[in-house]
Amino acid sequence: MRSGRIQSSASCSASSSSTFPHPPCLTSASRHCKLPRLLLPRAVSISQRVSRNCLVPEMTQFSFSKHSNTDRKHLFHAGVGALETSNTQAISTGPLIGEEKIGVLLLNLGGPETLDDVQPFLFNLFADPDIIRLPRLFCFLQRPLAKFISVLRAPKSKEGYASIGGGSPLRRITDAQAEELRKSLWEKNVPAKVYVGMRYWHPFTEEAIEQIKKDGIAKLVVLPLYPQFSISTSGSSLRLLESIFRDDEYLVNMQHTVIPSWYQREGYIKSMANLIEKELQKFDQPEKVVIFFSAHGVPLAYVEEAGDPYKAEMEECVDLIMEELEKRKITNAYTLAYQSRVGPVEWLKPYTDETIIDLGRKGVKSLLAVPISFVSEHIETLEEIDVEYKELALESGIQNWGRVPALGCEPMFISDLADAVIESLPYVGAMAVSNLEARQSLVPLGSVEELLATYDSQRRELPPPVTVWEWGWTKSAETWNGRAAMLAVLVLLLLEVTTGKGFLHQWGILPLFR
Ligand SMILES: C=CC1=C(C)c2cc3[nH]c(cc4nc(cc5[nH]c(cc1n2)c(C)c5CCC(=O)O)C(CCC(=O)O)=C4C)c(C)c3C=C
Ligand SMILES: [Fe+2]
Repeated sequence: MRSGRIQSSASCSASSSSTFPHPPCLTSASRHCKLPRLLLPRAVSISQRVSRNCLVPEMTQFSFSKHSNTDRKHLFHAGVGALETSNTQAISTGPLIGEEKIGVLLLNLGGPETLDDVQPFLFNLFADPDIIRLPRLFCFLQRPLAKFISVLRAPKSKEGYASIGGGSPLRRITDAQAEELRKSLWEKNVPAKVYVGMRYWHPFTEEAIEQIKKDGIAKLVVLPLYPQFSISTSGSSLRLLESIFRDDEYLVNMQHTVIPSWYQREGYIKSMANLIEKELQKFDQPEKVVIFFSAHGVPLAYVEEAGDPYKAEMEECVDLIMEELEKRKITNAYTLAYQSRVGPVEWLKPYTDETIIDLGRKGVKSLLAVPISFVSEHIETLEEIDVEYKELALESGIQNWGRVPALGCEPMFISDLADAVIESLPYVGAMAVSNLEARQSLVPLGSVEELLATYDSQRRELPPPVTVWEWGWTKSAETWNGRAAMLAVLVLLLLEVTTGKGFLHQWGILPLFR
C-alpha cells in the first residue's frame, strides 16, 4: 500500500506497487498473469490459420524498408485523403512494412446518438454474451432477454442521455481521436489509415471491417480505446473480431496484431498526470485535495471467476500515475473506487458512491474526481460524476469538488498512441510474442485469438450483471431476489418461446425474428 492511499472502509483491495516502466508479472497483479502460456508455440492464432509463414520466431521482424518520405507516402495508396506530410524526420527504426497498406482499427463501445437510438443500443449491449452470460442451455434466450431488459431500462437511460444533450458524444470524440491519430502517424512517417469500429452502435465494427477490405489493407493494428483490458470491453470487441475474421477469406489473409491494453505507457501516464496537476491548481489548497480515481466497475465474478485482469491493471495504472505525480512533488492522498454498477450481483469494490460518503464522514473537504477507465467524455462522466456524485459529495460534507476531464485529443496522449502503433508494427502477424519490450502490460501484444485464449479461455458462465428487477432490503436478499427473478423470467421466456403464447407476445415484444 502506498503511503498516500486512502483506504475506504468499504475497500478490500490491496494495491500493487511498481516502478515505471516495469516488466510484466512482477507486481501484485501477477496472480492474473498467464503470460507463460503465450511462450508456448500454440496453434491458436487466426493469423496462423491465415498464413503459415507468420509463425515468426521471437524477435524476428519483417524486413522494413528505409524509404524516403516521398517513397513512404505512396506506400499507402488508398483513401487517406489529401493530407501531405512535409519535412517529417525519418525514424530510425523505420517501421514501414514493405509495400503493404497499413491500417489501424480503433475499437470502442459506441453510444446512442439520439434518444430513439437508446433502446436499440441497449439491446445490442445486453445481447452481447460478454455482458450477459447465460448458461449454455439458455443461450437461445439471449436476444429475447436483451429485448426485454433494454425495453425496461430504456426510459431511465433516456433520461440520462437527455440530460447530456440528447445523445452520447462518443462517436464525435472517437472520430476526432482517429483523425488526430492518423495525422500523428503521418507526421511520424507512417502513412496508415485509421478506422473506428464500435461494439454497440454506429459505426459498427462490421462497417469498419468492410471499409478495411475495400481499402485493401494488408496489415492491421487493432487498438481498443480502453487503457485497461476487460473481458467486458476490449475482450468483447476482440471476440466479435475473431468471429468476423474466422468467416472471411480476405481477412484470413490479412495479418494483424492487437494492443490489448496500454495503461502503462509513459505518454498516457504523463498525460493523465498533467491533467490532474492542472486541475489541482484550481483548488485554494491543492495539497489538501484527495485525488479520487473512479473507474467503471465490472461484476466481481469477471475478475474472480473468469480471470479478468481489469482490476489488477486498474490498480497498477493508478499507482503509476501517483508515482509520476510524486516525481513532480505532488504527494496528495488518493483512492480508487468503482462506479456505474448495474443490477444486483456484486461488482468490484469499493463502490464510488459508498466511498464518497465514507470520505465525507472522515472529514475530507476537497475531492478531485479522476475518471480512469475511459479516454472520452461520456454519459458516466457528464452525468454520473458531474451531477450525481458531485451532489452526493456536497451532501456528504465535501465542500470543494473538481473533476479531471477525459483525455480526448490531448496531443501528448495521441502522439503516444501513435508510438504504440508504430512499436507494434514489427509484431503484425507474429505469434507468441515473447520479447520483454513488447510485453509491458499484463495482457501482452498478440493476435485476437491468442489473446482470447489467454484470457477467458474457458468462457465460463458468469452470473448476469443485470437483472430485470430488484427488490428486498439487504444486499444478500437483493442478490437472491434478483436470481429468483432471473430464473422466473427465464422460465417465462422459455414457455413463451416454446408455446408462442404469453405476455411478451401480447405486448408485441416477441417474436423477434419475424
Ligand atoms: C472500461 C469501461 C467500461 C466497462 C468495464 C463496462 C462494463 C459494463 N457496462 C455495463 C452496462 C452498461 N454500460 C453502459 C454504458 C457505458 N459503458 C461504458 C464503459 C464500460 N462498460 C461507457 C463508456 C458507457 C457510456 C457510453 C455512452 O453512451 O456515453 C450502459 C448504458 C448506459 C446506461 O444505461 O447506464 C449500460 C447498461 C455492464 C453490464 C458492464 C460489465 C459487465
Ligand atoms: Fe458500461
